[in-house]
Amino acid sequence: MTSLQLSAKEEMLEKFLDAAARGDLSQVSTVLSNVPSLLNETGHSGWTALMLAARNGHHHVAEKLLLLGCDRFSVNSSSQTAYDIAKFWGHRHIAGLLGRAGLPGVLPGVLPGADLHPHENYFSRETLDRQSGKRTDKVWLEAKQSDSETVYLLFSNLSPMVRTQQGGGSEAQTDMKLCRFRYEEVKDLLLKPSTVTIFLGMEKTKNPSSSSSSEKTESLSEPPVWFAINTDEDAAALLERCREKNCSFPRSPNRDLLKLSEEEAGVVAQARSVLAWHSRYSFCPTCGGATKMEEGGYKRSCLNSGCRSLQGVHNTCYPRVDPVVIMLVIHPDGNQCLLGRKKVFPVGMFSCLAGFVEPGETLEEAVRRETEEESGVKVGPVQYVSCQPWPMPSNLMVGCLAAAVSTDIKVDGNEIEEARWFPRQQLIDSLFRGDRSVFVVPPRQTIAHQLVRHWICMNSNL
Ligand SMILES: NC(=O)C1=CN([C@@H]2O[C@H](COP(=O)(O)OP(=O)(O)OC[C@H]3O[C@@H](n4cnc5c(N)ncnc54)[C@H](O)[C@@H]3O)[C@@H](O)[C@H]2O)C=CC1
Ligand SMILES: [Mg+2]
Ligand SMILES: [Mg+2]
Ligand SMILES: [Mg+2]
Ligand SMILES: [Zn+2]
Repeated sequence: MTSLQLSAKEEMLEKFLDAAARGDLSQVSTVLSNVPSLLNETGHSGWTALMLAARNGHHHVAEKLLLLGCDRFSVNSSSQTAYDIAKFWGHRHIAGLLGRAGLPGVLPGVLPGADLHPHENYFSRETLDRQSGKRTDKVWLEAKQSDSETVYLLFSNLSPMVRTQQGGGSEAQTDMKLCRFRYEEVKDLLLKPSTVTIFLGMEKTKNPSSSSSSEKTESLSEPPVWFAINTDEDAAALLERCREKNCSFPRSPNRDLLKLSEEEAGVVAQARSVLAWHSRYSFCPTCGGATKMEEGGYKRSCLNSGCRSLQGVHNTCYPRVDPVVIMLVIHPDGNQCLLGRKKVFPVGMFSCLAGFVEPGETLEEAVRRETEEESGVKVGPVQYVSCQPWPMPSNLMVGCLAAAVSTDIKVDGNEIEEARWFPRQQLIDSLFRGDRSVFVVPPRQTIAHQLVRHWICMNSNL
């Protein structure tokens, strides 16, 4: 290319970028139809046309550029995407456009997991109204157990019965749904002493009651309630009870339960943790005596009348939850974060560091201690982001951002085999562009993934 041709192209590029910055859609379209290669080019400022349209709030230009397949993930010299820029300058309609789960026929969304609400994590959706006040109402609970509208979920070895279906897309995508049973189909199981039955709650009403219905019909038309039962019956025989095909009890909860919808995952988080508690606490932790289940499955009481656990309130009688801190540690330069590898991780996977909170410790202290134990990096300020119930068996993952005050890495070599500082750009490539060449982050259903995504989407450089 001669210098004359080069400068002609440069001139064309600056004209194109200027049109995008001014919101001149017709000029943007004309230039691109003549020179399509300009679509993702950057000018003197290092900004693309999409970034300039995002900066100046030109929704129609951004939309056109996206329809033409422009790269929405490219970043300027401050590692900002067009999405970051739109968000910073308050152009929410453009940020929404760039964050959406994909325009027809265009790229996937910049924000995977857009089916989650902001700050909501997988396993955390409260699909049912827990109605905890009803747990002590034995008469009501018994009546609901035999109600024909009641929904039962069946668990074997703490795994729910599910139906799997191949999804429609070209890439075989598995769609997993909980199998739902009626009273008549499980009433023999309910009578067995080894069966554990938990009251989960009542379906939430979509339209709050219409004023015309009388009190009587309102109580008659109460939404269905749900129970979960865990049984030690033979799993193959249990599967035969189901009217549907392709049913199973998934073997690997860590992996398989992530295929449920957000709604069903929330119910499973509740059911599995409570059932797991019963399976581990069959005897009284205080005296070793036999216990009985009460309050719809939310309490176990010792049958030994002399037991100390019957005097006052004892946490051993109630389902346990173990808090775990999980942290994305940010480098003092603000542009890298610390991820580590456990030996058991699949090849190439790096994730946030995490650890159980110890007795007498604050969340902040647990973040500092676990980070230093596992990586040798010292942490200063800690900020809470969001949390996630993790029913394997009953953790509450408390997600935090943590500011590092040192940078040398020295892994413990026991729990963590490798830890590294990853630049923001590498995370963008891995998360949003599907680039698996350097490393992979855990799937979107994990809070580890959501913390990384949260940090990427923050305007850390503005
Ligand atoms: N949803 C997500 O994104 C993630 C979830 N997790 C979950 O968090 C849990 C804790 O993370 P780790 O790094 O393993 O913790 P960790 O760094 O504290 O080490 C685990 C070890 O701590 C000990 N420990 C102390 N208290 C314990 C308790 N209450 N229960 C069991 N073990 C206890 C055990 O020896 C265990 O092997 C994991 O087991 C995993 O299920 C971990 C990372 C990501
Ligand atoms: Mg750990
Ligand atoms: Mg640890
Ligand atoms: Mg620990
Ligand atoms: Zn006892």
